[in-house]
Amino acid sequence: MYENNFVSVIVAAAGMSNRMRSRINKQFIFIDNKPVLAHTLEKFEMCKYVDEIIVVAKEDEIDYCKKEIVKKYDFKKVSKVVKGGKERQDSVYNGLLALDEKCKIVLIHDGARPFVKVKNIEDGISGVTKYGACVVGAPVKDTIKVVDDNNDIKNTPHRSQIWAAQTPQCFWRHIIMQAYKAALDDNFTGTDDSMLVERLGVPVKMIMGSYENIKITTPDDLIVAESMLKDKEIIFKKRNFVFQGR
Ligand SMILES: Nc1ccn([C@@H]2O[C@H](COP(=O)(O)OP(=O)(O)OP(=O)(O)O)[C@@H](O)[C@H]2O)c(=O)n1
Ligand SMILES: C[C@](O)(CO)[C@H](O)COP(=O)(O)O
Repeated sequence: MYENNFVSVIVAAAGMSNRMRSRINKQFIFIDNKPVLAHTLEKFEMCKYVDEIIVVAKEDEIDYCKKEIVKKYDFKKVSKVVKGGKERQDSVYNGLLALDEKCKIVLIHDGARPFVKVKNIEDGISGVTKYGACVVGAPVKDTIKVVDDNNDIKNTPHRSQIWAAQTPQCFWRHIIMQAYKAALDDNFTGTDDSMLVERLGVPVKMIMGSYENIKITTPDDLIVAESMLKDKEIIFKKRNFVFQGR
C-alpha cells in the first residue's frame, strides 16, 4: 500500500526546553538509561514504512546529536541532522527544505514525544493515503473552559468535540509545503503544523493516538515518563490489564 510512497519524518528537537528548567536540552535527558530523543527515533526506525528521518537540532547541538544519538544508537534511517530556527515552525520548515527528492509523505513529530507507538506512525501514514492530511491525537478527559484575560470563563465547548493534538502530524508533501510557504508569506505562526494546513481550507482528519504519547514539557513529565517505562508492564499485569508492549 505504501511501497510507492517514500515516507520522510521530520523530528523537531531544536527547542529551548525553557519549561523544563534543565541545563541541558530535554531531548538529551536520560530516561530508563537512554536519551529521550533516542527513545523517539527508535519508534520511527522500527516502522517499516519509514524511509528517512531528518532530525532538526540546535546549531550548536548538531555534532552532539550526530555522535551521541545517531551514531551511538545506530539509527540507520536518519539521513540528515539540520539546524533549527527560532520557533518550532521555523525548525520544521528547515526540515521540509531538506527532504529527499523522492519524498511523497511527510510526518512531523516532536523529539520530546518518546512514547509514540509504531501503530500511531502506521496509522498516520495510512491516514495520509486515505484523507490527505491527518493528526494523531486523543479526546480530552477534562472539561475545557475558554477564558478571557481576567480568567473569566467565556464558554465551555462540548467536550465530545475537543481533542488534544499530538504528533506525528502527517501530510502529502505538496500539501504541507504549500501550507508552510503560505504561512511564511502571510507571517503566520501556528502552534502546530495542522493549523497551517487548516487555514488553507484543506480538510485534516484527527485520528486516535494514545494517552501515553505525552510531550515532555515540564519536570513532572519526567516522573510520568520514568514510571511509564519502568513500571507499566508490572502495573498492568497486577491488574490483569492487557499489556500491549512499549
Ligand atoms: N524552535 C524550536 C522550538 C521547538 N522545537 C521542538 O518542538 C517540540 C515541541 O516543542 P516544546 O515542547 O514546546 O519544546 P521547547 O520549545 O523546547 O519547550 P519550551 O517552550 O519549554 O522552551 C520539541 O521537541 C522541541 O525541541 C524545535 O525543534 N524548534
Ligand atoms: C505540535 C504540538 O506538540 C501539538 O500538541 C504542540 O502544539 C507543540 O507546542 P509547543 O508550544 O511547542 O509546546
